[in-house]
Formats: sequence, C-alpha cells, structure tokens
Amino acid sequence: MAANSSNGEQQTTSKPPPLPSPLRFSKFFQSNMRILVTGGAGFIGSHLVDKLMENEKNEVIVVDNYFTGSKDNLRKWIGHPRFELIRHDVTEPLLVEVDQIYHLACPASPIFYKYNPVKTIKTNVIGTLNMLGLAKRVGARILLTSTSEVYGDPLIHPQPESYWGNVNPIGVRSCYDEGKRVAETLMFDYHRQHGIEIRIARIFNTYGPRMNIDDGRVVSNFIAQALRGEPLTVQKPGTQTRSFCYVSDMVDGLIRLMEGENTGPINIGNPGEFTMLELAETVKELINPDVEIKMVENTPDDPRQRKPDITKAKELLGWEPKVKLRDGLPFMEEDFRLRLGVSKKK
Ligand SMILES: NC(=O)c1ccc[n+]([C@@H]2O[C@H](COP(=O)([O-])OP(=O)(O)OC[C@H]3O[C@@H](n4cnc5c(N)ncnc54)[C@H](O)[C@@H]3O)[C@@H](O)[C@H]2O)c1
Ligand SMILES: O=C(O)[C@H]1O[C@H](OP(=O)(O)OP(=O)(O)OC[C@H]2O[C@@H](n3ccc(=O)[nH]c3=O)[C@H](O)[C@@H]2O)[C@H](O)[C@@H](O)[C@@H]1O
Repeated sequence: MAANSSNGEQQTTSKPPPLPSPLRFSKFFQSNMRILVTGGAGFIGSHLVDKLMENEKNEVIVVDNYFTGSKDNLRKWIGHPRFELIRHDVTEPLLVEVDQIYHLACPASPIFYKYNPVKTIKTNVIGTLNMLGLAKRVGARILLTSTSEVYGDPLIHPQPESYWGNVNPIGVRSCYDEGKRVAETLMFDYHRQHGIEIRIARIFNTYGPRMNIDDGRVVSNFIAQALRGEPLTVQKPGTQTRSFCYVSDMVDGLIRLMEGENTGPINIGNPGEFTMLELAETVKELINPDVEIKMVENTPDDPRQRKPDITKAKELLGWEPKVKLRDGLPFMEEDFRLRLGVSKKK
C-alpha cells in the first residue's frame, strides 16, 4: 500500500515475500532446491550451472534462446536427472516452479548487444519483468546480473555502488547500459511493492574458458588473435582501462550474494586495473611474442576507465577475487587452443 507522509511524498511499505512452495517445509518429502538459470548456456551461466550442479541437493533448470550461448557449454549435464534445459526466450512469460532464479539472460558482448538493440532492451526490460513476475508467483529469490556499464563513462574512480553513473541515454550502448539500469529499477520496485527477495550483482569484465572465440570482447579477441598469429587489435587510444575477473571468482561471488542477506547492488569484479595496451603486451608475452600490436579505431562511448570498489563485497559477502590476470589467462589459452586446434610449440 502506498501511504502519504506529512510532507506529501509518497512512501511505500514493504510486504513480506510470498511463501515458498509448501514442499520446502514438508516432513517426509526431501525436496531439492530448484534453481532457474536464465542465460545458462552462455559463458558465465554455464560455469554457474557447473558449480550449482556440484551440490546434490540442487535441481537446475536452464532457459536460453541460444543467441550467444550454446548447448555445447552444458553438454556434460544434458540427460542428468537433476538438470533440465529449455529453449525459451525470456521476453515471453515462463511458467516453472522454482525456489531461486539467477537471471543472466542478455547478450553481453558489445558487438552482440548492438546487433539488435531493440531486442537487447526488450530482453533487459520485458525479460526482467517476466522473471520478476515468475519470482512473485512462486515466492522465489531472484538475482540479476547487472553490470559495471551502469556507471557509464565514470567520473569517479574506482566505482563504488553509491555512484549513480555517467551514462548516455541515447547512445549505441544505451540498449545495454540503460536496459540494465531499468532492470535494476524493476528489481527494487518489485522488492518494495511486492516484497520479492532480490539480489543485484554489478559484474565487472569477466573472462575465462568457454567465451565465444569470435565474441568480440577484448580478452577473447586478443587470445584468439595471438593463437592465429594475427595482430592484436588495440582500439584507440589504448590507455582506456578495464579490471578483469576470472570466471570461477565471479561464480563464487554470485552464489555468495544469492545465499547472503544483502539485496545489493554489490560490485563483483577484480580491482586489478590494466590499460588495453598493457593487456595486449601481457597476452603477447604469455602466448605469442611474434605477433604485432595494431592500433585500430574505437567505437562510440567506450568507457575510459573502469575499476570496482569491492569494499562492500568484502565486508558483506566475505568475497574477494583469488585469480590474478596472469594466472587466469593460461587457462583460457588452453581452452582456446583446444577449440581452435592450435597446439603449443615445444
Ligand atoms: N561477462 C562479463 O564481463 C559481464 C560483465 C557484466 C555483466 N555481465 C552480465 O552477465 C550475464 C552473462 O554474461 P555472459 O558474459 O555469460 O554472456 P553470454 O552472451 O555468454 O551469455 C548470455 C546468455 O543469455 C542468452 N540470451 C540472450 N538473450 C536471451 C533471451 N532473450 N532469452 C533467453 N536467453 C537469452 C544467450 O544465448 C547466452 O546464452 C549477462 O546478463 C551480462 O549482461 C557479464
Ligand atoms: O564488465 C562490464 O561491465 C561490461 O564489460 C564489457 O564491455 P567492455 O568493457 O566495453 O568490453 P570489451 O568489448 O571487452 O572492451 C573492453 C575494452 O577493450 C577495447 N578493445 C576491445 C576489443 C578489441 O579487439 N580491442 C580493444 O582494444 C575496447 O575499446 C574497450 O576499451 C562487456 O562486454 C559487457 O557485457 C559488460 O557488461
């Protein structure tokens, strides 16, 4: 119910969340935790599924439209009695009975999210609305994978969660960054208005095995280029920075956030910050010292700096990343070598 305060402002009262399925409290039925992962056939989603499936009490349902994800990422679980894979687009309503929802579905690489921007914004807005409607109907807790892109081209460095961002509302990246901002708004409105249990992770650049080889993101581009013996394409000016988090650290952070008591938003990322030229030099040194580094044109609105302030994640989740960039890159190299059929020189 909305109520008017003395100064005329509208206030909302939080309702308790809807009750979970009665089976959760049943004496004789050993119910499992049923977990929905939207976008679970993608890069982060499939690693999250691997981790969730390690717990024998979890049943995992993945929904994915395979725009940027692939069944191949989940092949070891297909046919497993605790696993189910559904081809479904989150812009359409979904009826399943679950206890938790990890809502990841959304293209993440700029070349893919810009490919069909209207679809990207529908995925962020209508997709999130549908998943919140589902959470409301079944009393599930829902986690949204938001992004550091909500800070836009940040004027504060590093970025704490309290920073409201510097985002172009009409640019070519807006379908994604403004889309995620609306998704965060929807999450908090459902929380305040309907008492839904929400969690919001603001993910910073994540890398690791299973990224699409021609994904277009910088780490996958440089590793594929180094292995193919092609020049590493550094977009100008090359001094722009990013902070790269290895995927196992990310999955650990997401699960801690879901299981903890804080709604967020909480930054999850690795504060180690590198310019794109430094990243290119590191990939060259580790993977192929013979390749050139080539400067190429950049795309509009590319954020100039990005580094998470992870004080909240440390204090509230007891989380901090363990894998340094130099230690994570070789795992990704190994996976890319296998998929590209390029063996290591002896
Ligand atoms: N990887 C990163 O660096 C990063 C950073 C910030 C936020 N995120 C967020 O994390 C999530 C996962 O990112 P990722 O790197 O694994 O990307 P990804 O592209 O590998 O995975 C996204 C998955 O969502 C699926 N999908 C897209 N639109 C869909 C729709 N309408 N219906 C159903 N499925 C749909 C894709 O097919 C894919 O499997 C995304 O929400 C992304 O915005 C990722
Ligand atoms: O972590 C985040 O919050 C966001 O980060 C990325 O967006 P972006 O940082 O622009 O990712 P990349 O496309 O990997 O670009 C990173 C930097 O590398 C540069 N780049 C990219 C590709 C390339 O070949 N060369 C190159 O120098 C870009 O200009 C940019 O400055 C992700 O793709 C988003 O999904 C995610 O939400």
